[in-house]
Amino acid sequence: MIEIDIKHHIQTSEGKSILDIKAKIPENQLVCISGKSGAGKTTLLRILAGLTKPMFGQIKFGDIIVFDSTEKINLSPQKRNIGFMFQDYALFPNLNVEENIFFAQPLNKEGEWAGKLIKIFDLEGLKKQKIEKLSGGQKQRVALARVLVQKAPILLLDEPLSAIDREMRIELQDEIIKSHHLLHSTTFVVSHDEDEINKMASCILYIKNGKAELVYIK
Ligand SMILES: Nc1ncnc2c1ncn2[C@@H]1O[C@H](COP(=O)(O)OP(=O)(O)OP(=O)(O)O)[C@@H](O)[C@H]1O
Repeated sequence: MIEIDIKHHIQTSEGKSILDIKAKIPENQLVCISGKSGAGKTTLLRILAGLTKPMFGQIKFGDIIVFDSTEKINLSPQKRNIGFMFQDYALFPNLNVEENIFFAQPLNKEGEWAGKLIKIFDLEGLKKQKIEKLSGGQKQRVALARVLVQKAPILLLDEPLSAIDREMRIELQDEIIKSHHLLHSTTFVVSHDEDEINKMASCILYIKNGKAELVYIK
């Protein structure tokens, strides 16, 4: 179970506002986070990742308290056992595609899963290419492969397919669903695409006026 109970100030187009999120999400869900632009979707993912510190509250991943404002607990992203992908991708510009993906692979693991992801994401012909020479969609595919290779129990994906063309997007939606089931992860995906949400989500976390509502759809 992931338990979120936080409050955080955000600056919206209408002025200052409070993100007041309470949600209990059972394990192995594929949660799509939905809400209009500026609602706080990315902010919530960054809070879960440990990249943004909320003003108050508590977050638990299973039995582990990753954030507690009263107890002054705030685990670093590295200690949260998560995989995340934000819209800046944070790829290593000096490494090539293959090195970026292999670098993220847990130590002592065979390269099989990484090799499989390189195939699935149609990156074989680009393996030796430097990141700076890739298109936006290619970078996004590398970033997504690099998250999945980590086999983390919690995945945080901020619009992971937004730069990818429709045909490949549909294929990669299937791949996200497959690896979600294979890895038994709890996966959070921010998406604006209603078809994508309906296809992928087992539940939807709607963010509206600073509050969250969890709706199960499967
Ligand atoms: N570092 C920050 N400090 C203060 N306010 C911020 C910060 N980052 C974003 N905000 C504000 O918080 C609000 C929520 O932003 P956020 O990026 O989480 O929205 P979003 O739902 O992901 O939007 P979009 O769908 O457009 O990506 C916005 O009004 C934004 O201006």
